[in-house]
Amino acid sequence: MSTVAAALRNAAARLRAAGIDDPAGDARRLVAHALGWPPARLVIAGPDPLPPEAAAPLEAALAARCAHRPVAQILGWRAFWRHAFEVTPDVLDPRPETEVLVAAALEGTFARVLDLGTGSGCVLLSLLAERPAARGLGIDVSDAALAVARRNAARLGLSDRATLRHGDWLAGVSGPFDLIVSNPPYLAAHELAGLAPEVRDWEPAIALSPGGDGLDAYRAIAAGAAAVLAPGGVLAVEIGPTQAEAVAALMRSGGLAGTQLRRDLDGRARVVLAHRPAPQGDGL
Ligand SMILES: C[S@@+](CC[C@H](N)C(=O)[O-])C[C@H]1O[C@@H](n2cnc3c(N)ncnc32)[C@H](O)[C@@H]1O
Repeated sequence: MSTVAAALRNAAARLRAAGIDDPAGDARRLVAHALGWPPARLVIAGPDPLPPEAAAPLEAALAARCAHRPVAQILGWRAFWRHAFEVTPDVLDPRPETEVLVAAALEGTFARVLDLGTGSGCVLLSLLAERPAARGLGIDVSDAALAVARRNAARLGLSDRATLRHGDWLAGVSGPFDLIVSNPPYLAAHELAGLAPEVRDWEPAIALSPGGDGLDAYRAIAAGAAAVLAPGGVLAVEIGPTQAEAVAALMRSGGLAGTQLRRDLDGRARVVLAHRPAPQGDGL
């Protein structure tokens, strides 16, 4: 009979042979998932026999991972900011870089927040959880993604403060909002071919790229943000590392001021912020 340690070794070997990037780490996560255990328990339980009821779920999980399905989709969830979010093939797997957007948004105060392209709802719901008096609207063009976001809102006890609605960026949205956040699709069309199979074959294409030069979502958002922001309200968007200048220029063209940049832990440009200027006084 196989032990837990042997199952881990075999799983890592299979994942390595399939060309998976972190075979040992993924083996730990998938064996723990099949057992319904926290990964830390695997170390102590190494010499124990693998419970027979874990064999079928482990085989299914390994087959999926060998086909490059992302670990979060196999587990069904991803840790982001302070919470676990349901992840399915209908939503972008929340990325650690996007926590820079959450941190930037939390630098200011807000009571009404709008999240454009909410996906799993990870950004909007993390912000609402941090600000118990705030209310939010999450927009997405994907009904399937909105269904996941609604389940995440319900599980986090945030359904009463989070409205999740189908829409195309700012079309039909009326403010005022103190804060707009967005992590829109931003890959240029030519970048898609170079993506890892985990992303290219398993994540929703509509979450990855708006086509063309990758800037179309920023064009739509920057052009309409000032009209739905309260005076002094902030727009904060996640960007690809080479897009800071172009996105800041779009924000200025849209009537926003004071563009600022935030970087991720690797030092790459990751978030651009700007605000709607307060109206000028009448000079009296
Ligand atoms: C990069 S994902 C971000 C998801 C989530 N906010 C996150 O950070 O993990 C972009 C999201 O924008 C949505 N989207 C794409 N085009 C859209 C549009 N025209 N209007 C609204 N949402 C759109 C996609 O469905 C996807 O959920």
